Amino acid sequence: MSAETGPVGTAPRAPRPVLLHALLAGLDFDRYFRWRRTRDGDPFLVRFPGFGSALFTGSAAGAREVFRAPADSVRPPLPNPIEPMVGPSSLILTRGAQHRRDRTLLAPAFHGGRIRTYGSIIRDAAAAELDGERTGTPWRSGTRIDARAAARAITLRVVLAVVLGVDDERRRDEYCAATTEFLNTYGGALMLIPALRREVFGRAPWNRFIAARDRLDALIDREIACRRTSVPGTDILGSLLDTRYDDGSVITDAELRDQVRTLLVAGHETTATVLVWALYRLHREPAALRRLRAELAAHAGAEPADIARLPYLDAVCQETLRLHPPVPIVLRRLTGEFTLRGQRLVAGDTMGVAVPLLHSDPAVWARPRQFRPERFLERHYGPFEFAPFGGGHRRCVGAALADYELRIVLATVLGRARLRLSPRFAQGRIPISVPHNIATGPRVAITFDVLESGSE
Ligand code: HEM
Repeated sequence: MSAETGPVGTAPRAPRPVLLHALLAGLDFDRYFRWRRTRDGDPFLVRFPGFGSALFTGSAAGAREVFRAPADSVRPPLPNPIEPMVGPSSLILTRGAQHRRDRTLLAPAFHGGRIRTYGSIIRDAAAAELDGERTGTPWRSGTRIDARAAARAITLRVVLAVVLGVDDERRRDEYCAATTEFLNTYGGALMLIPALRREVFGRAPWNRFIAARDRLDALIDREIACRRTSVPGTDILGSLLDTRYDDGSVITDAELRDQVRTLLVAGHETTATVLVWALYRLHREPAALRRLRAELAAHAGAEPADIARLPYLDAVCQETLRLHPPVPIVLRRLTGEFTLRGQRLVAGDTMGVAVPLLHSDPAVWARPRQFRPERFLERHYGPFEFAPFGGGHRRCVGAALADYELRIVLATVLGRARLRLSPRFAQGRIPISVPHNIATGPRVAITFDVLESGSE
Protein backbone atom coordinates (compact mmCIF):
# COMPACT_ATOMS: atom_id res chain seq x y z
CA MET A 1 0.00 0.00 0.00
CA SER A 2 1.08 3.56 -0.40
CA ALA A 3 2.34 5.25 2.74
CA GLU A 4 -0.37 7.88 2.31
CA THR A 5 -3.50 5.77 1.96
CA GLY A 6 -2.87 2.91 4.39
CA PRO A 7 -4.59 -0.45 4.19
CA VAL A 8 -8.01 -0.72 2.59
CA GLY A 9 -10.84 -3.25 2.82
CA THR A 10 -9.74 -6.63 4.01
CA ALA A 11 -6.01 -5.99 3.47
CA PRO A 12 -3.85 -6.58 6.58
CA ARG A 13 -2.24 -3.72 8.52
CA ALA A 14 1.51 -3.14 8.61
CA PRO A 15 2.92 -4.81 11.74
CA ARG A 16 4.11 -2.61 14.59
CA PRO A 17 6.45 -1.34 15.88
CA VAL A 18 7.35 -0.32 12.33
CA LEU A 19 10.99 0.52 13.06
CA LEU A 20 11.63 -2.80 14.80
CA HIS A 21 10.22 -4.65 11.80
CA ALA A 22 12.32 -2.52 9.42
CA LEU A 23 15.39 -3.31 11.51
CA LEU A 24 14.68 -7.06 11.53
CA ALA A 25 14.10 -7.02 7.76
CA GLY A 26 17.28 -4.97 7.24
CA LEU A 27 19.39 -7.36 9.33
CA ASP A 28 18.27 -10.52 7.54
CA PHE A 29 15.33 -10.04 5.18
CA ASP A 30 15.32 -13.70 4.14
CA ARG A 31 14.71 -14.83 7.66
CA TYR A 32 12.29 -11.96 8.32
CA PHE A 33 10.19 -12.91 5.28
CA ARG A 34 10.12 -16.58 6.31
CA TRP A 35 9.02 -15.57 9.79
CA ARG A 36 6.28 -13.33 8.43
CA ARG A 37 4.97 -16.11 6.19
CA THR A 38 4.83 -18.51 9.13
CA ARG A 39 3.23 -15.91 11.38
CA ASP A 40 0.84 -14.17 8.99
CA GLY A 41 0.32 -16.55 6.07
CA ASP A 42 0.27 -15.44 2.44
CA PRO A 43 0.03 -12.55 1.58
CA PHE A 44 1.45 -10.26 4.29
CA LEU A 45 2.15 -6.55 4.48
CA VAL A 46 5.65 -5.09 4.93
CA ARG A 47 6.34 -1.43 5.61
CA PHE A 48 9.51 0.20 4.25
CA PRO A 49 10.05 3.48 6.14
CA GLY A 50 10.46 6.27 3.58
CA PHE A 51 9.11 4.15 0.72
CA GLY A 52 5.64 3.03 1.86
CA SER A 53 4.30 -0.51 2.25
CA ALA A 54 3.83 -3.51 0.00
CA LEU A 55 1.58 -6.54 0.18
CA PHE A 56 3.84 -9.55 -0.48
CA THR A 57 3.06 -12.96 -1.77
CA GLY A 58 5.46 -15.91 -1.79
CA SER A 59 3.18 -18.49 -3.40
CA ALA A 60 2.85 -19.62 -7.01
CA ALA A 61 -0.83 -18.63 -7.00
CA GLY A 62 0.11 -15.12 -5.82
CA ALA A 63 3.01 -14.79 -8.29
CA ARG A 64 0.63 -15.75 -11.10
CA GLU A 65 -1.70 -12.91 -10.08
CA VAL A 66 1.10 -10.34 -9.80
CA PHE A 67 2.87 -11.27 -13.04
CA ARG A 68 -0.38 -11.55 -14.98
CA ALA A 69 -1.69 -8.17 -13.84
CA PRO A 70 -2.53 -6.20 -17.02
CA ALA A 71 0.39 -3.97 -18.03
CA ASP A 72 -1.69 -0.80 -17.78
CA SER A 73 -2.87 -1.62 -14.26
CA VAL A 74 0.62 -1.48 -12.73
CA ARG A 75 3.76 0.65 -12.78
CA PRO A 76 7.08 0.58 -10.91
CA PRO A 77 6.92 2.09 -7.44
CA LEU A 78 8.34 5.59 -7.06
CA PRO A 79 10.27 6.79 -5.10
CA ASN A 80 12.57 3.90 -5.85
CA PRO A 81 15.86 3.26 -4.01
CA ILE A 82 17.78 2.79 -7.27
CA GLU A 83 16.37 5.82 -9.10
CA PRO A 84 19.48 8.01 -8.62
CA MET A 85 21.63 5.27 -10.14
CA VAL A 86 19.62 4.37 -13.20
CA GLY A 87 17.91 7.71 -13.98
CA PRO A 88 14.28 8.58 -14.76
CA SER A 89 14.33 7.26 -18.36
CA SER A 90 15.60 3.82 -17.28
CA LEU A 91 13.59 0.87 -18.55
CA ILE A 92 13.36 -0.23 -14.92
CA LEU A 93 11.39 2.89 -13.96
CA THR A 94 9.33 3.90 -16.98
CA ARG A 95 5.68 2.90 -17.32
CA GLY A 96 2.84 2.49 -19.77
CA ALA A 97 3.42 3.53 -23.38
CA GLN A 98 6.99 4.71 -22.73
CA HIS A 99 7.95 1.38 -21.15
CA ARG A 100 6.38 -0.55 -24.03
CA ARG A 101 8.19 1.63 -26.55
CA ASP A 102 11.61 1.28 -24.86
CA ARG A 103 11.18 -2.41 -24.23
CA THR A 104 10.48 -2.92 -27.93
CA LEU A 105 13.69 -1.04 -28.65
CA LEU A 106 15.89 -2.91 -26.16
CA ALA A 107 14.53 -6.46 -26.20
CA PRO A 108 15.78 -7.51 -29.69
CA ALA A 109 19.36 -6.75 -28.63
CA PHE A 110 19.00 -9.43 -25.92
CA HIS A 111 17.42 -12.23 -27.94
CA GLY A 112 18.95 -15.68 -27.66
CA GLY A 113 20.42 -15.74 -31.19
CA ARG A 114 22.18 -12.43 -30.62
CA ILE A 115 23.40 -13.47 -27.17
CA ARG A 116 25.01 -16.64 -28.50
CA THR A 117 27.44 -14.51 -30.53
CA TYR A 118 28.92 -13.29 -27.22
CA GLY A 119 30.15 -16.75 -26.15
CA SER A 120 33.85 -16.18 -26.79
CA ILE A 121 33.76 -12.68 -25.22
CA ILE A 122 32.38 -14.26 -22.04
CA ARG A 123 34.86 -17.13 -22.01
CA ASP A 124 37.78 -14.76 -22.66
CA ALA A 125 36.65 -12.43 -19.86
CA ALA A 126 36.72 -15.32 -17.38
CA ALA A 127 40.09 -16.52 -18.69
CA ALA A 128 41.55 -12.99 -18.39
CA GLU A 129 40.58 -12.86 -14.73
CA LEU A 130 42.24 -16.22 -14.10
CA ASP A 131 45.35 -14.97 -15.89
CA GLY A 132 45.47 -12.01 -13.50
CA GLU A 133 44.96 -9.32 -16.15
CA ARG A 134 43.09 -7.11 -13.71
CA THR A 135 45.05 -7.72 -10.53
CA GLY A 136 48.43 -8.58 -12.02
CA THR A 137 48.25 -11.78 -9.94
CA PRO A 138 47.31 -14.92 -11.88
CA TRP A 139 45.33 -17.62 -10.07
CA ARG A 140 48.15 -19.93 -8.93
CA SER A 141 48.18 -22.53 -6.17
CA GLY A 142 48.33 -20.70 -2.86
CA THR A 143 46.59 -17.54 -4.16
CA ARG A 144 43.54 -16.45 -2.14
CA ILE A 145 40.69 -15.16 -4.31
CA ASP A 146 37.99 -12.73 -3.21
CA ALA A 147 35.14 -14.30 -5.15
CA ARG A 148 32.98 -11.18 -5.39
CA ALA A 149 35.82 -8.99 -6.67
CA ALA A 150 36.79 -11.62 -9.23
CA ALA A 151 33.21 -12.25 -10.36
CA ARG A 152 32.47 -8.52 -10.62
CA ALA A 153 35.58 -8.00 -12.73
CA ILE A 154 34.47 -10.75 -15.12
CA THR A 155 30.86 -9.62 -15.44
CA LEU A 156 31.80 -5.94 -15.76
CA ARG A 157 34.17 -6.81 -18.56
CA VAL A 158 31.43 -8.81 -20.28
CA VAL A 159 28.78 -6.13 -19.95
CA LEU A 160 31.17 -3.42 -21.21
CA ALA A 161 31.99 -5.51 -24.26
CA VAL A 162 28.40 -6.54 -24.95
CA VAL A 163 26.74 -3.16 -24.34
CA LEU A 164 29.44 -0.72 -25.47
CA GLY A 165 31.81 -2.84 -27.51
CA VAL A 166 34.69 -1.98 -25.15
CA ASP A 167 37.49 -4.38 -26.02
CA ASP A 168 40.75 -2.45 -25.70
CA GLU A 169 42.58 -2.22 -22.43
CA ARG A 170 42.72 1.57 -22.09
CA ARG A 171 39.00 2.11 -22.57
CA ARG A 172 38.19 -0.89 -20.40
CA ASP A 173 40.31 0.45 -17.53
CA GLU A 174 38.65 3.84 -17.86
CA TYR A 175 35.13 2.39 -17.81
CA CYS A 176 35.87 -0.15 -15.08
CA ALA A 177 37.27 2.56 -12.80
CA ALA A 178 34.33 4.90 -13.46
CA THR A 179 31.64 2.20 -13.07
CA THR A 180 33.19 0.73 -9.93
CA GLU A 181 33.52 4.13 -8.31
CA PHE A 182 29.95 4.97 -9.29
CA LEU A 183 28.65 1.78 -7.67
CA ASN A 184 30.84 2.06 -4.60
CA THR A 185 29.69 5.60 -3.84
CA TYR A 186 26.03 4.52 -3.73
CA GLY A 187 25.98 2.57 -0.49
CA GLY A 188 23.06 1.10 1.46
CA ALA A 189 22.52 4.29 3.47
CA LEU A 190 22.01 6.51 0.40
CA MET A 191 19.84 3.86 -1.16
CA LEU A 192 17.53 3.36 1.79
CA ILE A 193 17.47 6.82 3.43
CA PRO A 194 16.38 9.43 0.84
CA ALA A 195 16.99 12.22 3.40
CA LEU A 196 20.75 11.63 2.99
CA ARG A 197 20.55 12.51 -0.68
CA ARG A 198 21.62 16.13 -0.33
CA GLU A 199 24.77 18.12 -0.90
CA VAL A 200 26.62 19.33 2.21
CA PHE A 201 29.52 21.70 1.45
CA GLY A 202 30.60 19.44 -1.38
CA ARG A 203 31.68 16.74 1.09
CA ALA A 204 28.64 14.56 1.77
CA PRO A 205 28.32 10.98 0.42
CA TRP A 206 25.73 12.39 -2.00
CA ASN A 207 28.34 14.81 -3.43
CA ARG A 208 30.74 11.95 -4.00
CA PHE A 209 28.02 9.91 -5.69
CA ILE A 210 27.00 12.79 -8.00
CA ALA A 211 30.64 13.39 -8.96
CA ALA A 212 31.11 9.69 -9.75
CA ARG A 213 27.89 9.59 -11.78
CA ASP A 214 29.00 12.67 -13.75
CA ARG A 215 32.32 10.99 -14.56
CA LEU A 216 30.59 7.84 -15.84
CA ASP A 217 28.03 9.90 -17.77
CA ALA A 218 30.82 11.88 -19.44
CA LEU A 219 32.29 8.62 -20.77
CA ILE A 220 28.89 7.38 -21.96
CA ASP A 221 28.10 10.74 -23.60
CA ARG A 222 31.44 10.70 -25.41
CA GLU A 223 30.70 7.21 -26.69
CA ILE A 224 27.21 8.16 -27.89
CA ALA A 225 28.48 11.30 -29.64
CA CYS A 226 31.22 9.33 -31.36
CA ARG A 227 28.84 6.58 -32.50
CA ARG A 228 26.21 8.99 -33.80
CA THR A 229 28.72 10.17 -36.38
CA SER A 230 30.23 6.79 -37.28
CA VAL A 231 29.14 3.21 -37.98
CA PRO A 232 26.84 2.22 -35.07
CA GLY A 233 28.63 -1.11 -34.34
CA THR A 234 27.38 -4.61 -33.50
CA ASP A 235 27.05 -4.14 -29.73
CA ILE A 236 23.87 -3.20 -27.89
CA LEU A 237 24.55 0.54 -28.08
CA GLY A 238 24.96 0.13 -31.83
CA SER A 239 21.67 -1.71 -32.07
CA LEU A 240 19.88 1.01 -30.04
CA LEU A 241 21.33 3.73 -32.25
CA ASP A 242 20.34 1.83 -35.35
CA THR A 243 16.72 1.18 -34.33
CA ARG A 244 13.79 3.56 -34.62
CA TYR A 245 10.63 3.74 -32.58
CA ASP A 246 7.41 2.78 -34.33
CA ASP A 247 6.72 6.47 -35.10
CA GLY A 248 10.10 6.73 -36.88
CA SER A 249 11.83 8.82 -34.17
CA VAL A 250 15.16 7.85 -32.57
CA ILE A 251 16.07 7.60 -28.90
CA THR A 252 17.45 10.87 -27.45
CA ASP A 253 20.96 11.10 -25.98
CA ALA A 254 19.61 11.64 -22.44
CA GLU A 255 17.35 8.57 -22.66
CA LEU A 256 20.13 6.54 -24.18
CA ARG A 257 22.47 7.51 -21.36
CA ASP A 258 19.98 6.28 -18.74
CA GLN A 259 19.46 2.99 -20.61
CA VAL A 260 23.21 2.39 -20.97
CA ARG A 261 23.81 3.21 -17.29
CA THR A 262 20.93 0.87 -16.39
CA LEU A 263 22.41 -1.99 -18.38
CA LEU A 264 25.87 -1.48 -16.88
CA VAL A 265 24.43 -1.47 -13.36
CA ALA A 266 21.70 -4.14 -13.75
CA GLY A 267 23.85 -6.33 -15.94
CA HIS A 268 26.87 -7.12 -13.85
CA GLU A 269 26.42 -7.06 -10.07
CA THR A 270 23.42 -9.43 -10.36
CA THR A 271 25.26 -12.04 -12.42
CA ALA A 272 28.43 -11.67 -10.33
CA THR A 273 26.52 -12.44 -7.15
CA VAL A 274 25.05 -15.62 -8.58
CA LEU A 275 28.52 -16.76 -9.67
CA VAL A 276 29.83 -16.29 -6.14
CA TRP A 277 26.96 -18.31 -4.68
CA ALA A 278 27.32 -21.05 -7.30
CA LEU A 279 31.02 -21.50 -6.49
CA TYR A 280 30.27 -21.37 -2.78
CA ARG A 281 27.45 -23.93 -2.92
CA LEU A 282 29.39 -26.29 -5.18
CA HIS A 283 32.39 -26.24 -2.87
CA ARG A 284 30.16 -27.05 0.08
CA GLU A 285 28.59 -29.99 -1.79
CA PRO A 286 31.41 -32.23 -3.03
CA ALA A 287 29.03 -34.65 -4.81
CA ALA A 288 27.51 -31.83 -6.90
CA LEU A 289 30.96 -30.43 -7.69
CA ARG A 290 32.20 -33.88 -8.75
CA ARG A 291 29.21 -34.44 -11.00
CA LEU A 292 29.61 -31.04 -12.64
CA ARG A 293 33.34 -31.50 -13.13
CA ALA A 294 32.73 -34.86 -14.77
CA GLU A 295 30.20 -33.31 -17.15
CA LEU A 296 32.58 -30.47 -18.03
CA ALA A 297 35.53 -32.83 -18.50
CA ALA A 298 33.46 -34.91 -20.93
CA HIS A 299 32.93 -31.77 -23.02
CA ALA A 300 36.35 -30.14 -22.68
CA GLY A 301 37.10 -27.93 -25.67
CA ALA A 302 33.43 -27.65 -26.69
CA GLU A 303 32.11 -24.38 -28.09
CA PRO A 304 30.52 -21.97 -25.55
CA ALA A 305 27.06 -22.48 -27.09
CA ASP A 306 27.34 -26.26 -26.51
CA ILE A 307 28.71 -25.82 -22.99
CA ALA A 308 25.76 -23.59 -22.14
CA ARG A 309 23.37 -26.44 -22.97
CA LEU A 310 24.91 -29.02 -20.59
CA PRO A 311 22.10 -30.32 -18.40
CA TYR A 312 23.84 -30.55 -15.03
CA LEU A 313 25.53 -27.17 -15.46
CA ASP A 314 22.10 -25.76 -16.26
CA ALA A 315 20.63 -27.41 -13.15
CA VAL A 316 23.43 -26.01 -10.95
CA CYS A 317 22.78 -22.48 -12.23
CA GLN A 318 19.04 -22.80 -11.72
CA GLU A 319 19.41 -24.23 -8.22
CA THR A 320 21.75 -21.35 -7.31
CA LEU A 321 19.26 -18.80 -8.63
CA ARG A 322 16.53 -20.56 -6.66
CA LEU A 323 18.37 -20.40 -3.35
CA HIS A 324 20.04 -17.03 -3.89
CA PRO A 325 17.97 -14.80 -6.17
CA PRO A 326 20.00 -11.57 -6.39
CA VAL A 327 16.82 -9.51 -6.90
CA PRO A 328 14.74 -10.88 -4.04
CA ILE A 329 11.69 -8.65 -4.34
CA VAL A 330 9.71 -7.72 -7.43
CA LEU A 331 7.26 -4.85 -6.96
CA ARG A 332 4.28 -3.42 -8.85
CA ARG A 333 2.35 -0.27 -7.91
CA LEU A 334 -1.32 -0.37 -8.85
CA THR A 335 -3.06 2.23 -10.96
CA GLY A 336 -6.51 0.84 -10.14
CA GLU A 337 -8.28 -1.73 -7.96
CA PHE A 338 -6.84 -5.21 -7.78
CA THR A 339 -7.30 -8.34 -5.68
CA LEU A 340 -4.21 -10.24 -4.58
CA ARG A 341 -4.86 -13.61 -2.95
CA GLY A 342 -8.28 -12.40 -1.86
CA GLN A 343 -7.05 -9.07 -0.43
CA ARG A 344 -8.51 -5.98 -2.02
CA LEU A 345 -6.03 -3.28 -3.06
CA VAL A 346 -6.67 0.17 -4.52
CA ALA A 347 -4.84 2.57 -6.85
CA GLY A 348 -1.54 3.64 -5.29
CA ASP A 349 -1.11 0.39 -3.32
CA THR A 350 1.97 -1.73 -3.96
CA MET A 351 2.11 -5.51 -4.29
CA GLY A 352 5.15 -7.68 -4.63
CA VAL A 353 6.56 -11.16 -4.99
CA ALA A 354 9.01 -12.26 -2.29
CA VAL A 355 11.18 -14.41 -4.54
CA PRO A 356 13.03 -16.30 -1.77
CA LEU A 357 9.66 -17.37 -0.35
CA LEU A 358 8.38 -18.42 -3.76
CA HIS A 359 11.55 -20.46 -4.23
CA SER A 360 11.18 -22.19 -0.88
CA ASP A 361 7.43 -22.82 -0.86
CA PRO A 362 7.17 -26.31 0.66
CA ALA A 363 4.10 -26.97 -1.52
CA VAL A 364 6.41 -26.85 -4.57
CA TRP A 365 9.94 -27.62 -3.41
CA ALA A 366 10.93 -30.75 -1.49
CA ARG A 367 13.53 -29.98 1.22
CA PRO A 368 13.70 -26.37 -0.01
CA ARG A 369 16.75 -25.29 2.05
CA GLN A 370 18.93 -27.99 0.49
CA PHE A 371 21.18 -27.31 -2.53
CA ARG A 372 20.12 -30.13 -4.87
CA PRO A 373 20.54 -29.29 -8.59
CA GLU A 374 19.05 -32.69 -9.48
CA ARG A 375 15.59 -31.34 -8.72
CA PHE A 376 15.79 -29.36 -11.98
CA LEU A 377 16.59 -32.55 -13.91
CA GLU A 378 13.66 -34.39 -12.36
CA ARG A 379 10.91 -31.84 -12.91
CA HIS A 380 10.09 -28.73 -14.87
CA TYR A 381 9.13 -25.76 -12.72
CA GLY A 382 6.67 -23.22 -14.12
CA PRO A 383 7.24 -19.45 -14.46
CA PHE A 384 5.15 -18.75 -11.35
CA GLU A 385 7.02 -21.32 -9.23
CA PHE A 386 10.56 -20.32 -10.24
CA ALA A 387 10.97 -16.63 -11.08
CA PRO A 388 14.52 -15.35 -10.43
CA PHE A 389 14.08 -12.94 -13.35
CA GLY A 390 10.62 -11.72 -12.32
CA GLY A 391 7.76 -12.17 -14.75
CA GLY A 392 5.15 -10.81 -17.09
CA HIS A 393 5.70 -7.72 -19.20
CA ARG A 394 8.62 -6.55 -17.04
CA ARG A 395 10.53 -9.84 -16.85
CA CYS A 396 14.29 -9.16 -16.86
CA VAL A 397 15.28 -8.10 -20.36
CA GLY A 398 18.83 -9.42 -19.81
CA ALA A 399 17.79 -12.91 -18.62
CA ALA A 400 19.13 -14.75 -21.68
CA LEU A 401 22.48 -12.96 -21.41
CA ALA A 402 22.69 -13.65 -17.66
CA ASP A 403 21.84 -17.35 -18.11
CA TYR A 404 24.39 -17.76 -20.89
CA GLU A 405 27.07 -15.88 -19.00
CA LEU A 406 26.57 -17.84 -15.77
CA ARG A 407 27.06 -21.15 -17.52
CA ILE A 408 30.09 -20.14 -19.58
CA VAL A 409 31.92 -18.37 -16.76
CA LEU A 410 31.30 -21.22 -14.32
CA ALA A 411 32.48 -23.78 -16.87
CA THR A 412 35.61 -21.73 -17.67
CA VAL A 413 36.55 -21.19 -14.03
CA LEU A 414 35.95 -24.81 -13.01
CA GLY A 415 37.61 -26.09 -16.17
CA ARG A 416 40.80 -24.17 -15.45
CA ALA A 417 41.11 -24.00 -11.67
CA ARG A 418 40.72 -26.20 -8.63
CA LEU A 419 39.56 -24.18 -5.67
CA ARG A 420 38.89 -24.74 -1.99
CA LEU A 421 36.73 -22.55 0.19
CA SER A 422 38.91 -20.74 2.70
CA PRO A 423 38.64 -22.51 6.08
CA ARG A 424 36.33 -19.87 7.56
CA PHE A 425 33.68 -20.61 4.89
CA ALA A 426 34.15 -24.33 4.40
CA GLN A 427 31.79 -25.15 7.25
CA GLY A 428 29.21 -23.52 9.44
CA ARG A 429 26.41 -21.11 8.68
CA ILE A 430 25.69 -19.93 5.17
CA PRO A 431 26.39 -16.16 4.99
CA ILE A 432 23.29 -13.99 4.91
CA SER A 433 22.45 -11.80 1.91
CA VAL A 434 22.40 -8.01 2.09
CA PRO A 435 21.80 -5.37 -0.61
CA HIS A 436 24.85 -4.37 -2.68
CA ASN A 437 23.64 -1.60 -4.99
CA ILE A 438 21.08 -3.20 -7.29
CA ALA A 439 21.55 -6.81 -6.19
CA THR A 440 21.73 -8.60 -2.88
CA GLY A 441 24.68 -10.81 -2.16
CA PRO A 442 26.67 -12.38 0.68
CA ARG A 443 27.33 -9.90 3.48
CA VAL A 444 30.91 -11.09 3.88
CA ALA A 445 33.60 -11.40 1.21
CA ILE A 446 33.70 -15.15 0.47
CA THR A 447 37.22 -16.26 -0.36
CA PHE A 448 38.68 -19.32 -2.07
CA ASP A 449 42.19 -20.73 -2.05
CA VAL A 450 43.50 -21.81 -5.44
CA LEU A 451 44.79 -25.40 -5.31
CA GLU A 452 45.71 -25.72 -8.98
CA SER A 453 45.17 -23.63 -12.07
CA GLY A 454 45.67 -23.68 -15.82
CA SER A 455 47.56 -20.37 -15.39
CA GLU A 456 50.52 -22.20 -13.78
C1 HEM B 1 21.47 -13.33 -12.77
C2 HEM B 1 21.34 -12.11 -13.27
C3 HEM B 1 20.08 -11.29 -13.22
C4 HEM B 1 18.97 -11.41 -12.42
C5 HEM B 1 18.69 -12.46 -11.35
C6 HEM B 1 18.05 -10.36 -12.80
C7 HEM B 1 16.81 -10.17 -12.22
C8 HEM B 1 15.92 -9.19 -12.60
C9 HEM B 1 14.61 -9.00 -12.02
C10 HEM B 1 13.99 -9.84 -10.92
C11 HEM B 1 14.03 -7.96 -12.66
C12 HEM B 1 12.64 -7.37 -12.38
C13 HEM B 1 11.64 -8.13 -13.23
C14 HEM B 1 10.19 -7.79 -12.93
O1 HEM B 1 9.89 -6.67 -12.48
O2 HEM B 1 9.33 -8.68 -13.16
C15 HEM B 1 14.97 -7.46 -13.65
C16 HEM B 1 14.74 -6.42 -14.51
C17 HEM B 1 15.66 -5.94 -15.40
N1 HEM B 1 16.91 -6.46 -15.66
FE1 HEM B 1 17.72 -8.09 -14.82
N2 HEM B 1 18.62 -9.63 -13.80
C18 HEM B 1 19.85 -10.17 -14.10
C19 HEM B 1 20.72 -9.76 -15.10
C20 HEM B 1 20.49 -8.72 -15.97
C21 HEM B 1 21.32 -8.38 -17.09
C22 HEM B 1 22.58 -9.15 -17.51
C23 HEM B 1 20.79 -7.25 -17.66
C24 HEM B 1 21.27 -6.46 -18.85
C25 HEM B 1 22.50 -6.39 -19.27
C26 HEM B 1 19.59 -6.92 -16.91
C27 HEM B 1 18.77 -5.85 -17.17
C28 HEM B 1 17.52 -5.68 -16.61
C29 HEM B 1 16.61 -4.60 -16.99
C30 HEM B 1 16.89 -3.49 -18.01
C31 HEM B 1 15.43 -4.77 -16.25
C32 HEM B 1 14.16 -3.93 -16.31
C33 HEM B 1 13.15 -4.64 -17.23
C34 HEM B 1 11.81 -3.93 -17.32
O3 HEM B 1 11.35 -3.31 -16.35
O4 HEM B 1 11.18 -4.00 -18.40
N3 HEM B 1 19.44 -7.84 -15.90
N4 HEM B 1 16.11 -8.23 -13.59
